[in-house]
Amino acid sequence: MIDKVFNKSITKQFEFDEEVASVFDDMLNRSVPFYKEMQRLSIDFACNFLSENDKVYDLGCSTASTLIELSKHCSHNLKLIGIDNSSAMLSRAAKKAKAFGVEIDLINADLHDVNYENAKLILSNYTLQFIRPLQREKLVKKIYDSLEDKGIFIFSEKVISSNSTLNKQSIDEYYEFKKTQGYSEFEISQKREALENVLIPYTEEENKKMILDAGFSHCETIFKWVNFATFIAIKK
Ligand SMILES: C[S@@+](CC[C@H](N)C(=O)[O-])C[C@H]1O[C@@H](n2cnc3c(N)ncnc32)[C@H](O)[C@@H]1O
Ligand SMILES: O=C(O)C(=O)C[C@]1(C(=O)O)C=C[C@@H](O)C=C1
Repeated sequence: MIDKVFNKSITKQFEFDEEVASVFDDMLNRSVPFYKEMQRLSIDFACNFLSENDKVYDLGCSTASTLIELSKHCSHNLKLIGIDNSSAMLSRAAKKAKAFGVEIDLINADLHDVNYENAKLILSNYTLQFIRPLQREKLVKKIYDSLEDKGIFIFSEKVISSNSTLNKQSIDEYYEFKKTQGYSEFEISQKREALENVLIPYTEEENKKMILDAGFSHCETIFKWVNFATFIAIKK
């Protein structure tokens, strides 16, 4: 289904509710520049580090697209766990996983309330940005503590620039991108308003600092388009 969620005046803040979930795959493909390429790269990097029966968590798995793609591309048998607190997203995730014949343990819970035991890989694309800053640092520490030695954390985030001129230009470039994807100026402005104080982006540097402060030995940007970045963090 085509995303028309913000074609009308907003009445509330952005939520991952039934309406958003019903068009989410289209929303993501048209709202995140190079989403498919970012997903392909995350999976390629992840597969290099994985072995038979490794445990993989996707935090904020939404409709489970990434875990389904990972299982298709990785030659090993993996234990896949998807966590999300939106029932609307998880019911779609369950249907998709069944249709693709992929076994995924889907957990409906807040990310703070789950123990990510013996994880080899934790993925989290475009989800940390929705966690309040103080909670975000705590969650990243928990991710670090849950990973096995040499475990990896791959995550993507919308980012801002600490240079105000470049930041403004990045936002303008992004809105131009959205127009090329068929979103009107009205839809763009309504969604921007709905996301205010809900999606809280960090700079690329702040993201890396948060990762290193949590204990990771290395953090690298593996993909970036203007204000969207994908990182890989390694636990030694
Ligand atoms: C932008 S979407 C993630 C997209 C997904 N990773 C993908 O690439 O297809 C963010 C997801 O995080 C979930 N989420 C946000 N905050 C959460 C929390 N505190 N606990 C659990 N899930 C959360 C939302 O319900 C939503 O499905
Ligand atoms: O549309 C925007 O402004 C976005 O920031 C895109 C974005 C994201 O980065 O998570 C925002 C909300 C939806 O979850 C899908 C994509």
